Amino acid sequence: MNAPYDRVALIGLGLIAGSMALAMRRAGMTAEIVGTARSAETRAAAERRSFCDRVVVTAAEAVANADLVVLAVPVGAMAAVAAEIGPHLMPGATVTDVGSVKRAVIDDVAPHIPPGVHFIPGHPLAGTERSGPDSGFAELFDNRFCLLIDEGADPQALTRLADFWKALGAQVETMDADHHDRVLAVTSHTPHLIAYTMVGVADDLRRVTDSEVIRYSAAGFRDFTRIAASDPTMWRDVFLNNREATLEILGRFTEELFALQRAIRKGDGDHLHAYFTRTRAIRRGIVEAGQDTDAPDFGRGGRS
Ligand SMILES: NC(=O)c1ccc[n+]([C@@H]2O[C@H](COP(=O)([O-])OP(=O)(O)OC[C@H]3O[C@@H](n4cnc5c(N)ncnc54)[C@H](O)[C@@H]3O)[C@@H](O)[C@H]2O)c1
Ligand SMILES: O=C(O)C(=O)C[C@]1(C(=O)O)C=C[C@@H](O)C=C1
Repeated sequence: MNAPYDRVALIGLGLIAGSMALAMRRAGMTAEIVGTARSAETRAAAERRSFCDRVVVTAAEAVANADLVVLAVPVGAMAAVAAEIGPHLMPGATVTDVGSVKRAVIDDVAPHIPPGVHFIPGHPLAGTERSGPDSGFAELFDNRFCLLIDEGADPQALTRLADFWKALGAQVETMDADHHDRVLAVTSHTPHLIAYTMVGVADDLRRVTDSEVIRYSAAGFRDFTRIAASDPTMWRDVFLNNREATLEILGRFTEELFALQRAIRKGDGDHLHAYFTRTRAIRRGIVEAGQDTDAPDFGRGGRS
């Protein structure tokens, strides 16, 4: 296939950047991939996996003559990276990012993007609890959404970036940054906080139950432990940068939790049954719409 870009600079060489490079290779893109990471250790690991054509020491060096620049660092590090690369960006280039929060990243990055360079923020809705250059894999984005922020975007640059993500396996949708942050607060950020909390509670109980919580953990709790193993820096930055939307959803969550707590205390089985029936319908709707590729037969007349 034709490479939509000639030189792609990856700033940060962790799970997402590594997976992007591997997916670019799988798609047969001929673009030169130049990568950089903050630590010598990460750069050495990326060299070992050889998913970049070149690994360089500074971000300024990496973006030279790149027509696509991908910021794949934690959300809290975006401002400093943007300030470093701003003066070195090629006119006509596109800068994008993969951060899990969008409004704060725009506020931090946009002031450093010179006129004549396109800035189109993005967010692939795909990941795992693992991080670092050894965790990437080419299939990560297959059939996953990649959300691009279209506020003020140049239509041609937007189409070009969308084509790039489609070649990596993703389904592309556009939306504005505030909407993105509200949706992700519900679907990703608050659920992560709940998982972190549940595992923290279990760890406290472990001292009382002599490790039985871990030993006899059932599937639901194991899923929580996977999520709660996610990178602490990444998730600290998510919550500090999507504060308002996350706090709003947490408020609603707490109200619902109190209502369920009351129903349990009062023995109100009708309330519990009606609630769980409603949530089961939501799950089935997701599966029937083909949006959970991990559960091929769930809800389609198979398990319930
Ligand atoms: N992990 C996920 O599930 C996931 C999914 C979608 C989007 N994201 C977003 O993608 C971005 C990267 O996440 P990841 O999972 O690839 O992380 P990662 O920890 O695997 O990789 C991050 C990279 O950034 C570098 N880095 C860290 N701090 C830095 C700093 N202060 N300055 C410069 N470089 C720094 C690290 O060396 C590493 O190379 C984050 O913004 C995250 O919110 C993550
Ligand atoms: O599967 C996981 O490990 C994830 O949590 C991935 C996940 C998500 O919440 O879905 C996490 C953060 C991202 O910004 C995008 C994807």
